Amino acid sequence: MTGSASVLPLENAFSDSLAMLNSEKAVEELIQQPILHGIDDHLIEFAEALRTVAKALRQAAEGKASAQAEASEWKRKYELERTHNLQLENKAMPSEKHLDENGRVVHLTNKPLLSDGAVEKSDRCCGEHGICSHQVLRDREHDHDASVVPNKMTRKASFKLSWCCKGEKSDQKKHDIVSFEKGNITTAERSSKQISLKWESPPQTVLILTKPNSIAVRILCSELVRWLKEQKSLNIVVEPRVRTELLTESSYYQFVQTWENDKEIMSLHSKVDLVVTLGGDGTVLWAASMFKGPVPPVVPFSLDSERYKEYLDSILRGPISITLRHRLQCHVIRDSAKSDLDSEEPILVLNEVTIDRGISSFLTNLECYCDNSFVTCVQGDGLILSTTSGSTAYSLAAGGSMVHPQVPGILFTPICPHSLSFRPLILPEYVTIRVQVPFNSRGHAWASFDGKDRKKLAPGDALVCSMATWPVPTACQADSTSDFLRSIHEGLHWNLRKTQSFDGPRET
Ligand SMILES: NC(=O)c1ccc[n+]([C@@H]2O[C@H](COP(=O)([O-])OP(=O)(O)OC[C@H]3O[C@@H](n4cnc5c(N)ncnc54)[C@H](O)[C@@H]3O)[C@@H](O)[C@H]2O)c1
Ligand SMILES: Nc1ncnc2c1ncn2[C@@H]1O[C@H](COP(=O)(O)OP(=O)(O)OP(=O)(O)O)[C@@H](O)[C@H]1O
Repeated sequence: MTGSASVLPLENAFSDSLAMLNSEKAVEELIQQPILHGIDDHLIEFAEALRTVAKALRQAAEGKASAQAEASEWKRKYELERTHNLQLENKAMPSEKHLDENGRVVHLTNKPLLSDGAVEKSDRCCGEHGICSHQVLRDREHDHDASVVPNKMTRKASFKLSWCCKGEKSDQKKHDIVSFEKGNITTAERSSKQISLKWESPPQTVLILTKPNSIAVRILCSELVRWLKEQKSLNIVVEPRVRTELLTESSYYQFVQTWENDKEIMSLHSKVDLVVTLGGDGTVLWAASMFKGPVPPVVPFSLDSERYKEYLDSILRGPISITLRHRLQCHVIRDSAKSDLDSEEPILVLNEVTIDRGISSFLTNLECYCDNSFVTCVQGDGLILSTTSGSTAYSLAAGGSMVHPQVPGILFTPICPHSLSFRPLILPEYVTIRVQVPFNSRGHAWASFDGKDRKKLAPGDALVCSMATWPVPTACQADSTSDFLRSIHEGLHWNLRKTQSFDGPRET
């Protein structure tokens, strides 16, 4: 166990210092020898050095001896105090037995200790939360003889666990995460697991979002719309641009719905059961950006999906394994704002928010705070605050770790920092990060959101970022983990290396 320093017998320390004294004396005598006088300057110098060393060793030994004497005095006082306490305890409970029939720990609450038989209740613990505990721990050396009054008894400090976030107490989810049993903290449930979605009623409306300016996507889109309508009798919603494209192709697509204004986009989440994206990662980012609140399950289709009918069929039947991709909520707070509540419309990002030097030729000067604690000042090209889902995008290029998307956290990755020791960080998901452009900054900074919507941050402005309430649920092809590994193997060629040849030197 840490903290239990071993104490040497005092005699040892004294004999150590005695030996040191003797060696110092021996050096002294050596220098005084007439034969050595004036013979060799180097020898004298060497002897002087030896004397210094011997002196230092003696002082160390003396220090050690006095520390040990002090420690042993404290130990004696502690033993005295402990014996005294045990005597008092034994007097208070002359024949109380605190072992159960198996000789295990007995909870105070199981043992009526008050004279009227009421259960003892500490004023520090209400006993109503299910995560409070008081315990009496017993040494097992007395197990064989239950009649012996225990002489080693420690009262385990009681405590209570509760959730605190940004200084506020919230008991909302404590039962999900922490269980408290016999004073030991255990994890009851981990926050993220593989999630399975099972339809309780069949999906009826599908929103299809497509990458623009791609003939292959256009062809796939019209095929898919026809199949979903004819084979699955689904309502189809597309972007206005896509509806125009479909109608240019044929008036058959009249049944396809779209929206006319932003207000209708805002209510899409309540009408759409499933979002299908035709394109790459950018199209998924685009889909996510359309939902400022809850997001329906997203099925990302890359164009090489040949068996899309089979796959979509299984999605529509369910159950689907989904990955909850966390998003970050970003607020720009201008210097003129009266408080942090006085911010511009929040912006949700699925990959990252980047604060960089933009067109400025100066280093960024960004003061970063995490829950009001100063983190660091970013002097370089900028900073990326990324989700774990976005960890394989820009943050990766800037040297950040690749993190499984189900891991809740915020990546703090500098871009070309002008410092030799600025390593990327991963912060817990519950923190709020503030990036402040100080008044003495030479230039402006620029914030961009999933690579889009650049906003200028002037000296005095800040960007405040925390985990958003609404994640983006994406359908897995297999499950979260195998999809993640497949994407880093196939998409990024992670750790691809020629296999070492069989022949060559071997260990003997
Ligand atoms: N140096 C860089 O690597 C760099 C620079 C700028 C932007 N980006 C990334 O581009 C994203 C915007 O994407 P876009 O498609 O609109 O722009 P884009 O068309 O320029 O594509 C950027 C590339 O990033 C890839 N990408 C995007 N999100 C990814 C993710 N989560 N995991 C792995 N790869 C991902 C895309 O597949 C694409 O190859 C930004 O969010 C940012 O992460 C990267
Ligand atoms: N529906 C859309 N409307 C407007 N822009 C879109 C839409 N879908 C995608 N984009 C934009 O098109 C660009 C390219 O999209 P995407 O990443 O899907 O294609 P890609 O680059 O060919 O694929 P990959 O990511 O596999 O390389 C992105 O910048 C994205 O924001």
